[in-house]
Amino acid sequence: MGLVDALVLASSSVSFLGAVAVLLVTYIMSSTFFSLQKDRKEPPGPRPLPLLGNLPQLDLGRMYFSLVELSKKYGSVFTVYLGPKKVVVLAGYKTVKEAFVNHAEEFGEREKIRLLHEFTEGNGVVWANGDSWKEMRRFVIRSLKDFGMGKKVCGEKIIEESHHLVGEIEKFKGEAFDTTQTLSFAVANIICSMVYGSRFEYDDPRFAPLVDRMMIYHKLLATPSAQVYSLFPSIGKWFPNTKEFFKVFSAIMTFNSELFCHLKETLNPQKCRGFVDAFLVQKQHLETSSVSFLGAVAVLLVTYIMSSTFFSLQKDRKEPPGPRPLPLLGNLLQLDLGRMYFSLVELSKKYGSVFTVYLGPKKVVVLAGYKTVKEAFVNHAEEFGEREKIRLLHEFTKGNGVVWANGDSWKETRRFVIRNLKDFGMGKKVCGEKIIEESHHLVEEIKKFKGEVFDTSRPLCCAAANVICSMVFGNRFEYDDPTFTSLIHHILKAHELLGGLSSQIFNLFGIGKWFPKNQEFLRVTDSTKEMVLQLVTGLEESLQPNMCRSLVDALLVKKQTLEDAEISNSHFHNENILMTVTQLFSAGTDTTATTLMWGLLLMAKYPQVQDQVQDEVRQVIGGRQVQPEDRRMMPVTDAVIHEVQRFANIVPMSLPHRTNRDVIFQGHTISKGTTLFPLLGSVLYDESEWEKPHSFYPAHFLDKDGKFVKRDAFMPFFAGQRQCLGENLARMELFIFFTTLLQRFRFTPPPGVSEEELALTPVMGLGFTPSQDKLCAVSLMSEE
Ligand code: HEM
Repeated sequence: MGLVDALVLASSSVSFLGAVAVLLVTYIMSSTFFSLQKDRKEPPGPRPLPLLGNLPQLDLGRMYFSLVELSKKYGSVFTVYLGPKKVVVLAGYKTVKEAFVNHAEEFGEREKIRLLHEFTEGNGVVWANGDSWKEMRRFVIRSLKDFGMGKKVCGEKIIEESHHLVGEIEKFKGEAFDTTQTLSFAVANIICSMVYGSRFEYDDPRFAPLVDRMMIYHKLLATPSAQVYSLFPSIGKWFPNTKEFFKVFSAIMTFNSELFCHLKETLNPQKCRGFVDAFLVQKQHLETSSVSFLGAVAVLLVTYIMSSTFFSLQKDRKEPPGPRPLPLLGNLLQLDLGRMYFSLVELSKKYGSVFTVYLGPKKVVVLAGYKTVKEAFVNHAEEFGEREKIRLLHEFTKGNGVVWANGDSWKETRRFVIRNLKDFGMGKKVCGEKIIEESHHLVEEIKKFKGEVFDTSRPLCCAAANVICSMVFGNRFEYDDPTFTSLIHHILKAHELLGGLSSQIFNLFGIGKWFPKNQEFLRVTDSTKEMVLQLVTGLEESLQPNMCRSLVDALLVKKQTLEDAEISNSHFHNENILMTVTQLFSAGTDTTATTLMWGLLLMAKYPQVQDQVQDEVRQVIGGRQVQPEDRRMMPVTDAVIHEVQRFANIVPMSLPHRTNRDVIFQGHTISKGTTLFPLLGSVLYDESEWEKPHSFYPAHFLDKDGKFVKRDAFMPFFAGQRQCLGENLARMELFIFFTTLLQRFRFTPPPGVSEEELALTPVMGLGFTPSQDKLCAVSLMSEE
């Protein structure tokens, strides 16, 4: 039995209460509890027990009635202690009016309910305070009025809904029926018409679960579990009701965010359909005026940097050369933050392959070109192998997982993931079978477009994500599964926000965590983690330690084994497992899908190369299923895939590293803790390594006899101790997906666009994605 199960079972037992009592003693000893006698003038109330306050005198499940009883004895203003929490209760018309009307200001703040705060983080109206609450409340009231609240148009909506309600009740033909659900449908629909601008049919498959969840949510919030969580979150979080609450709340949020996204995509600022539209328009309006806000930020930066470590920059005379930094902003004015990679490539032409730049107060050593990058990250793997801490990401990862972790936790988790992904088939036949199965779904999905123009990114992301899901969770998802699409949407959004200006300001200067985009990043990553938690919890419930279905099972069994052996300080705790799984999903989806997007785009752009691949596919494979081992007989296809990866250069700056000690490198001193940017793109485009670095030239990987040749400077998966751990999986995916797609379809530009007009300019975010993501796929197979 797991620790979680044990805790849940014990929650009703005497021994558990004993344990709680001990915990309470410790907690309360250090809490403000003993100050309770300090204020002699506080309202009267029952005498609290030294440990539990008045909890034993109250019936948590019938709190209202317990308090009414107490008010009979202690009057209309009295004090009770819920454990260590002091609460003043106000009863009766006169008292309630005097307090909340006459003292509106002092009594008007909202109490923070911990369980809810985990989700709301002070946003919204009901649980917010301060300026945020004030502005939102004012805006909501005004907008709802604009959409008819209290007016004729609103009355019309209610009348319309009353007809639907009558129709619904008539269906029961006088038989017994659940009044709560039917009435809730009608009431919820009024809110939906005001908020979203449309109502739902009562049998809409999205609507009934939403209304049900809202009811469950309110019910759960009133349970003793929720109250225990507010008082003692580390105990309360294990209760089934609390877990259910988290599940229900995040399902409601997911539903809302999907609807929100849809409304955002179809927004017409001139014609607001409901409150959400009005909100989006207001948000857009505020964002456009953010330029002046950035001006204010610049002033703040100046103040900050004046007092920062910046002036130590001339200390080390032997540090790598670089452009002279300005006293306040470092080299920021010489760099184009939106095109950082290209700015740094330009600087490397002047300052060589190892140089220093200052991003505001942050010193960064840039490493460029194949020889330098290899020497640093392969020959000095240990000293250059640590991962740089990115402030915004750290808020989310807290050093857990693989990608952004360091030290023993990273080492053990990375080793475990690699070994187990191999056990579950990474780079082997069984993995090939999973990818082949997924390639069939991908083909079916693309066939649906019947040769018309389509956005390549969606189906490719789904296919790549599903391969990771089969390895990590042990199952794939349908491409229209709401959890799956929402997970992918969240990952892509998080990557987009992380590459943005707000994130860079926070990462470099440590200010602006509250910028709307950074807050959005934290919300998106939190709900991603919540979705992954639900998937992991599902697997934990059906876990059979002798029959591991996936990497998650293996991680859970490992955690259990270490717990059973009472090994403390294990790195295999819940947070680390969640983060590892989330990162594998995130690192494996976008990268593979983006590479395939580039592959298809390049085929449409260079039809003669597509001809060569398709000739080879016909000769070697014909109409049968593509197999991983076909690659050996297909040098042209192999060379084309390699050249796609080189030319596409999807992670041009790899991920940032930092030195873990002082290093003398190529005659320069690089001190411990210095941030390192490996310019991976400058390796893939190194003019001394490639014959035609700036062209798409598959012959880079073919010898004069047309055989495939490996090239040293081909390192899109990086090198050294941080080399991509999904490389084998990704390489197999790229081969099977790419070859299958070219066997089944001819890829062409959208109608009206010529091959020459197909743009190869990348969109720059965290990596390079094609700006042209619309293509046509014309089926080649006769039966289609
Ligand atoms: C075409 C596909 C892919 C490309 C081009 C790619 C590229 C990279 C690169 C450049 C790095 C950074 C190395 C560094 O500077 O530290 C990396 C790290 C990583 N990749 Fe991939 N990757 C791909 C697919 C995948 C897949 C499918 C997975 C999942 C199984 C994955 C998981 C990871 C992880 C966990 C790391 C962090 C390793 C560490 O810090 O120890 N990648 N990848």
